[in-house]
Amino acid sequence: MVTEKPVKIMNKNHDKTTGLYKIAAKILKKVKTGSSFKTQLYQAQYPNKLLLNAVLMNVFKWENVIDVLVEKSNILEKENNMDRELVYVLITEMMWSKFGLKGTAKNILAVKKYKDEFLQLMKENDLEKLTSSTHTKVMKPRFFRVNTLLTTLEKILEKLSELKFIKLKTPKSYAQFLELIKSDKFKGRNVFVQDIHIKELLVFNSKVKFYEIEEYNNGSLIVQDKASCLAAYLLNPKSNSTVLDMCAAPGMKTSHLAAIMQNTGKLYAVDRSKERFYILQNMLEKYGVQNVETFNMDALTFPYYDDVKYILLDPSCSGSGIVDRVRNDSSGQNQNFQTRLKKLANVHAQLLNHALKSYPNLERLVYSTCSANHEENEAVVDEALSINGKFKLLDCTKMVKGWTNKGAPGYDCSEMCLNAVPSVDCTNGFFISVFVRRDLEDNDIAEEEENIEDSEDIKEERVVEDNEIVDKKVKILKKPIISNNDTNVENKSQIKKNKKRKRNEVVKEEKVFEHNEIVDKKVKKVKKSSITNTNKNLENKSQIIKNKNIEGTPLVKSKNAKRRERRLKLEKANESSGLQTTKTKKQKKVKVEET
Ligand SMILES: C[S@@+](CC[C@H](N)C(=O)[O-])C[C@H]1O[C@@H](n2cnc3c(N)ncnc32)[C@H](O)[C@@H]1O
Repeated sequence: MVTEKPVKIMNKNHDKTTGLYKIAAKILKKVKTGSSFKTQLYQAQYPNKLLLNAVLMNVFKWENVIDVLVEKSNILEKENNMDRELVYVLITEMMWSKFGLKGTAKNILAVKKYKDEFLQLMKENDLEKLTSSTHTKVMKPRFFRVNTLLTTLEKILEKLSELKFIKLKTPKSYAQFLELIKSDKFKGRNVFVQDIHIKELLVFNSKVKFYEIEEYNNGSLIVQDKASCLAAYLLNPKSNSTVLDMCAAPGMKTSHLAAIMQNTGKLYAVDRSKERFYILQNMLEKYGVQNVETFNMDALTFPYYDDVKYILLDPSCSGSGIVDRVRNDSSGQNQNFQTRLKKLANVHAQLLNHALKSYPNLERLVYSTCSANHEENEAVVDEALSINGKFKLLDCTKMVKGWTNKGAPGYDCSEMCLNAVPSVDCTNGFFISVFVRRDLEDNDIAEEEENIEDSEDIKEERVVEDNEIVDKKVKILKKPIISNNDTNVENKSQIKKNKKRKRNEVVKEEKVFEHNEIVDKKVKKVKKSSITNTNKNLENKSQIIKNKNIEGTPLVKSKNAKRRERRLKLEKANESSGLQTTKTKKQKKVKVEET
């Protein structure tokens, strides 16, 4: 009895470990043939995603070295054509993992025989220099967002002080801020600084982890890269508004939006992936999001249009901006990657055009990706602008004071977009553009831009005064960003709003009536069928929308001249087709008004 027990445990562990290696190898194979790493990781039938991620990251790091080891040792042929990807995982674990290569399976024992030979080859050929250094060179701190739906910044600051963390002064300018987080001062594990742009974001050394503290485990502190936070920050929805997050899972930005809206208004969170949708639901519950309705469906078929004022579009992308993801296939040389990039860009264009065309009351949209590829970013934005004349871009970098990295040159939108560059901004690579409706009175938009900028000025003052005054200042900061409480601004825009409201009152009442009658029925159906989408009416409607969009979403070629030529053509085409559609809509509105 006594001797049987450990054997059982060993077998269990052994199965678990080889399972991990096999699954990692499977993912590796799929990624090599063009699949998205993130999707594969989420979908993998392995519960410990962190461990799986760590194993794979290590393989990516050492891949170039393993190429040489495999070739020179001829291990694949010698070991009866063992699976290449599995060998890569096993070699990585044996040579460079903290825990070593575990297990007694045949494949594992076979690889273990080569350890000395590999060490020798490494030494003789100085192979270490071949390791993928992209992510090791980039200094990326760890950002924790204070989840203001569950706690307050003050409480977290208190907790950090109890834990003996030292809060450094937030410098006055972004350049100085970057200098600080790249400096030796920031290497200590017990220091942190409040972000210069997003007040509820705290910046720590990359080694800081809060796995044991309650605030991390109960969702009060969320690990979220600054670049990712900038998307919701720039969308900046007002309290009590209606917001649609078209590609919401796992819900990082949705929960940030809810926090900005202080759980007021309505937040629609849509995601078409079943697996990620469950994660989204759990996450939003954990993070205390209460103003959300979630929909497991394709955003192109989402049926509620009338009240949506803000849209966040953060679609699945190549992920080439993510610092820890070092893939050769994202270097742009790989044929599969190029094909995938084209497909992704097409889908992005389709979603973006759908959003800009289909929501009659849409005022502001943020389009973001964690990609560093222009095809998925600037090209998509240029194209969308050229065929959606009602919208223009806001200058993102103006709203994030001191930010220098704009869109890649050579595109019409370049100057207005924001790029986060890992080596400069100490974040993941990220792209953001902000669309606003042209027919919103210009002053309204300027006021909104000012609001974000104003908050920076206040923040600078606060920084000078430092810690004790943080509480008061934080409240002052919160107001203009979230609820436009500055009375002058409010009075001005209130007058405009009232005027506008009067103009629209009749239309809106009718619309609401129509909405209640028709949409309420839809609500039930969508809820029932949110996973399977069986409602035929909805399907037909969305199919029509889809078809419309597929037709209307060509992709941009990089040459400006070609783009302009095409845009002219499109404008002409729109004059005869697109404009008619708008007119029809306007005519419809007039009719409603008349009745
Ligand atoms: C980059 S992730 C979104 C990350 C999310 N915004 C966050 O901050 O946590 C992209 C998501 O878009 C979803 N997606 C892609 N195409 C979609 C579509 N047509 N409709 C709805 N969701 C879609 C994917 O399932 C994936 O979960």
